[in-house]
Amino acid sequence: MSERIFITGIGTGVGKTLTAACITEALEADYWKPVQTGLMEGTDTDTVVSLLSNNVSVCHPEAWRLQAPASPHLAARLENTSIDTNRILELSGQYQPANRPLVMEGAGGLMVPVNETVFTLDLILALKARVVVVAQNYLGSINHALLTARMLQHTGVPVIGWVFSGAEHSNEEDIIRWSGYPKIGHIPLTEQVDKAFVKQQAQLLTTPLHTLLA
Ligand SMILES: Nc1ncnc2c1ncn2[C@@H]1O[C@H](COP(=O)(O)OP(=O)(O)OP(=O)(O)O)[C@@H](O)[C@H]1O
Ligand SMILES: C[C@H](N)[C@H](N)CCCCCC(=O)O
Ligand SMILES: [Mg+2]
Repeated sequence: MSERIFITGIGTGVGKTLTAACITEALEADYWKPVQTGLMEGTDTDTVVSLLSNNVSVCHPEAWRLQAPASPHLAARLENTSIDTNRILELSGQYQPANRPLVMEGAGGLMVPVNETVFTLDLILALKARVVVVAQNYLGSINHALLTARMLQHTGVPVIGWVFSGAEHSNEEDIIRWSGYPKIGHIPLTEQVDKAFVKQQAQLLTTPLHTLLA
């Protein structure tokens, strides 16, 4: 089976979607956000579609699109439904390209509940995916990043490395050192989140990604 890459983060709003777009572009991968919550401000899938330039990547439809900008388990409850992770596993097989990666993006961070019994971490294990962790640089990110790293290490999830986002910060070196995970890259703050920016960042990520995915 070709590569499965799951983009998680140290929280929500840390830059997973922008990172997913850059990695999808770099690898000419397919993109899939299995569960989208919060539809008012547009979806992550729409964002990624708008940021890609290559004509190979396919952005697959979400398995669940839920109205409330909330944790998936709560957004589903509010719509009297529940997220079936077996359906997500089944669809992942259908969406997996034969010889290109599938880039998947979670909602929020590692311990976000997908339903009443399954957390995002459990889903990653079931998907047999390797993980890219997006860590935005802010005061407090060391704790959030190392909590995430410790859970990944404790559960044996294979980690490709960190993508840092936001302003440059000395936290990056400390997080790399204490987690033992390599740095894939840093996506700098930009005034213009557009195709040109994603193409530029994708070029910078290509070599480290190919090295770490080898
Ligand atoms: N490097 C950056 N420069 C400028 N804006 C950024 C950057 N990275 C992310 N953003 C903006 O910050 C906001 C949150 O980022 P993003 O949507 O990627 O977060 P997320 O981790 O995917 O959140 P979610 O958990 O909802 O999927 C978005 O409006 C995005 O455009
Ligand atoms: C609505 C937003 N776009 C996110 N996808 C949802 C993040 C859920 C976070 C849950 C939590 O950690 O409290
Ligand atoms: Mg996102």
